Amino acid sequence: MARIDLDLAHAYRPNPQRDEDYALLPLKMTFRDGGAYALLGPSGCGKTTLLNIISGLLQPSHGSVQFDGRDMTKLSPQERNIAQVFQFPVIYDTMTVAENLAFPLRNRRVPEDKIKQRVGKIAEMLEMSGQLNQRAAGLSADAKQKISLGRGLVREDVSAVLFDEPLTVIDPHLKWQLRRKLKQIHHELKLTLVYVTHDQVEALTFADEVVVMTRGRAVQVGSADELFERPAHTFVGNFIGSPGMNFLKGSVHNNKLQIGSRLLSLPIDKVAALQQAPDITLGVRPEYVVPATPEADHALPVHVTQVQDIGTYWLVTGRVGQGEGAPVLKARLSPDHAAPQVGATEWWSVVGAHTCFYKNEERIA
Ligand SMILES: Nc1ncnc2c1ncn2[C@@H]1O[C@H](COP(=O)(O)OP(=O)(O)OP(=O)(O)O)[C@@H](O)[C@H]1O
Repeated sequence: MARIDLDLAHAYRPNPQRDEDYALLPLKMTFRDGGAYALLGPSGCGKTTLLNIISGLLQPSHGSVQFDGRDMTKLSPQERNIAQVFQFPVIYDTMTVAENLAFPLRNRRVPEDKIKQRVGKIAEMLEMSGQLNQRAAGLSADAKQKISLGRGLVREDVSAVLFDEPLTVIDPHLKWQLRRKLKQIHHELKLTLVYVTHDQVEALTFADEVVVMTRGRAVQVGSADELFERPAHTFVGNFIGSPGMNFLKGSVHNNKLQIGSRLLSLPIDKVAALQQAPDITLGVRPEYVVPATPEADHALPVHVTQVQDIGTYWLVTGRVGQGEGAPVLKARLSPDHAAPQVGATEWWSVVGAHTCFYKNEERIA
């Protein structure tokens, strides 16, 4: 296994000038030896480009890729010793499950007794021990993709295993099981794993650290907790969570934040940082919006427009102020409270220990 250091940018077109010309804007990043990482972001943000640069399928137009301090930028995937699992099964239909799993090892001339042992272990982890002697041709799409996963994980000597949306073809009920399985396998095998997905649940379940990407930029690298609690960029606040973070524009005057006509008290420890940037955006997750009274100096009046019963909580949507253009605020309220009524005006606290503040989309406090 290897530590991977990236210091690069990539443009598919020659002579890139503007940010839009880059599929990947300049980034510096380290993947720890034995760490499990996810590259998460919407379609077109640059995940596959970054994965292909790590594997060696693509050379970056600028900068370098290093494995354990060795420059790999110009080396092929074979020379980098990378295993890769793609969206769709890459297996031999005429071979049995065991022969498919053994293939990457036989290619490397691993002794037969070692192959037997390793194939047995991987099959057991993927709960395929009973199917080892079956021909792959007769298996379901799910089982075939499990074999692909197994082939990616079977070699002990790879620098890293890269997964490109590997659960796309998997049945939804099996997906959940396999995500957890991959996490267990990572703990047991201690491989360096990089996993591309646009699904936040998949990324957050699988990875120790998630790289959140948008428009060619890696905007935050962090644990599930860090991405939820302290989104470094408004994109992360919005993309992570269900629903995402609420954002309200405001301006700072002395120790107060003005939103609409209301002046809210700011947390003492954040006042200094916020006074440097008078026009800011407040970010608060629906989980941390709590009912308050009109007297509370951190509460806003909210005109309730929708109340949804989600079972374990009420998801309440409202507008801060009147009219179509008024900012929307969502709250996840405990069912212990009476359900708010559509049309009512409620007071909600939006400033607390979990509130974040942004300037030009970047968190400043
Ligand atoms: N071979 C290519 N030539 C030119 N542009 C490309 C090429 N491959 C990707 N791009 C562009 O680079 C940008 C990033 O694409 P990439 O496939 O890396 O994104 P992604 O996040 O993996 O998206 P998806 O989830 O849809 O695969 C996109 O604007 C895409 O159109």
